[in-house]
Amino acid sequence: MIDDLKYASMAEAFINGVQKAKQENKDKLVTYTMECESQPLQFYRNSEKLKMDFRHFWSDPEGVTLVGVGSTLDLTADGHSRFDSIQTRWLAFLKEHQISIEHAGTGPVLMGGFSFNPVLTAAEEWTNYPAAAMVLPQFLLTQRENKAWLTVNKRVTPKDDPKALIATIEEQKNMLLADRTDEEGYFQTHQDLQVTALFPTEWKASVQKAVDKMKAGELEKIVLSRALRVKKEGSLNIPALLYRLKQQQPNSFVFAIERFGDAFVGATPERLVKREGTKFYADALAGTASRGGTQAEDEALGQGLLNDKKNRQEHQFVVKMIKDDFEAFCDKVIIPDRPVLYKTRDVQHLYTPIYGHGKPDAHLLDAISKIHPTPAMGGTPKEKAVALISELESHERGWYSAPVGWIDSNGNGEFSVAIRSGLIRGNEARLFAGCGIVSDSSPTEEFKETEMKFRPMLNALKEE
Ligand SMILES: C=C(O[C@H]1C=CC=C(C(=O)O)[C@@H]1O)C(=O)O
Ligand SMILES: [Mg+2]
Repeated sequence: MIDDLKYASMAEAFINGVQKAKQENKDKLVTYTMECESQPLQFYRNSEKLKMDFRHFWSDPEGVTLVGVGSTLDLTADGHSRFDSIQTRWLAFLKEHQISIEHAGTGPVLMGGFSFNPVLTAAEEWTNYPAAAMVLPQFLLTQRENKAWLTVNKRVTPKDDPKALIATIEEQKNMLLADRTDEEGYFQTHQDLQVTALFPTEWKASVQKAVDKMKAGELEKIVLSRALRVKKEGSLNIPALLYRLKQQQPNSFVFAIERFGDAFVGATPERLVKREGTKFYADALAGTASRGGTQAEDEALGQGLLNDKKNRQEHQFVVKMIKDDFEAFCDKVIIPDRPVLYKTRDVQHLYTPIYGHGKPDAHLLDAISKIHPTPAMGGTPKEKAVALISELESHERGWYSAPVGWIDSNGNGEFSVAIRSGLIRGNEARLFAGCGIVSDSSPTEEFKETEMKFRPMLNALKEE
């Protein structure tokens, strides 16, 4: 057993870890958490020097930021049991290493996500993103309430020389925590873009097809998404993109999942589910209007949205399904009886917060497997909508509109749905945006709505 709370220093933790590995003649995990000072985005940028295959960034609108660098464990899975498979292996891993932590989101934390569908088509662009991929970073920076911690998670073997190991980790740690605030200009690099819409005419025709099916009573709601191809001279700078997303979208979850050189990045306003002990929280966020140019216009648009029959219906499907799904693992569910507005820089949404008191055995990944995809991403009825999405959309969704987030060794954590997002490979990005179609939808209006939802990524990619 290696318990970070027992060690006065990182060196001591590693010396003991290697000793245990020798005694038991098997690899052991050493996890050591220390308070530190850091700027998360500088940490992310500094990590470039380590040239690791994995980097993860997460920040929520309430001020919790996690940055993961490298991988000590990469749990992947596919198929319908993918959530269960990750959970089972994570619990087994924790049992083997008997970890205890002092602060949520420190120590061993899995970061990553899932694809929209349990099985991906053979779309080349998503090669590095399996149907489930949760990574235990080697270095994790956790920031909350103006405090920051650095966790080192490393496997040690019976053959390791603790002194050499400690020297390398110290060096890497100092490099990651180096203060480079004097180089703020780095994040401001300007990027000129070439933007191409993929299959816009076909998309509107698909919306019409879906509306016809709804009028014929085949289903009640479906979310259809579009893709844009964006190109830039020279490669896209991921830390700079994250910096701008954070500046421009303070009410959103800003995330990046980098795997083997590709980056899946976004700024989503929508939480899927968060767990804090027995408390479970979800968002129903669906129904959209634009922001006004003046305060009066903005308020009028907001009021219009609150009173709009089509948007209220679109929203209600989401509230209803999350409520039903929460009731399966919660013994109490609290939901306000009408939505309020949730505003981001580019749009305003109808928003209903959902709270559930979890049953004693309720797990975060079980909750996700129940509620994903909500009708804000999939539709109603769920299976029918998901099947029709595959039939009507011209692209593979990959991780777009799927759960991304983190889970710690106590089972606490948070996942958002990866909308307002894009997959970046070298100097090209594929951006995604979708909207909820109900029987009253108009293809032209829905198209305009997707244009608004592309803005967060487009602005962050190009603005100075
Ligand atoms: C599917 C997306 O948005 C969802 C979330 C909020 C509002 C939505 C809407 O009004 O249609 C969508 O359901 C997206 O941005 O790609
Ligand atoms: Mg909508």
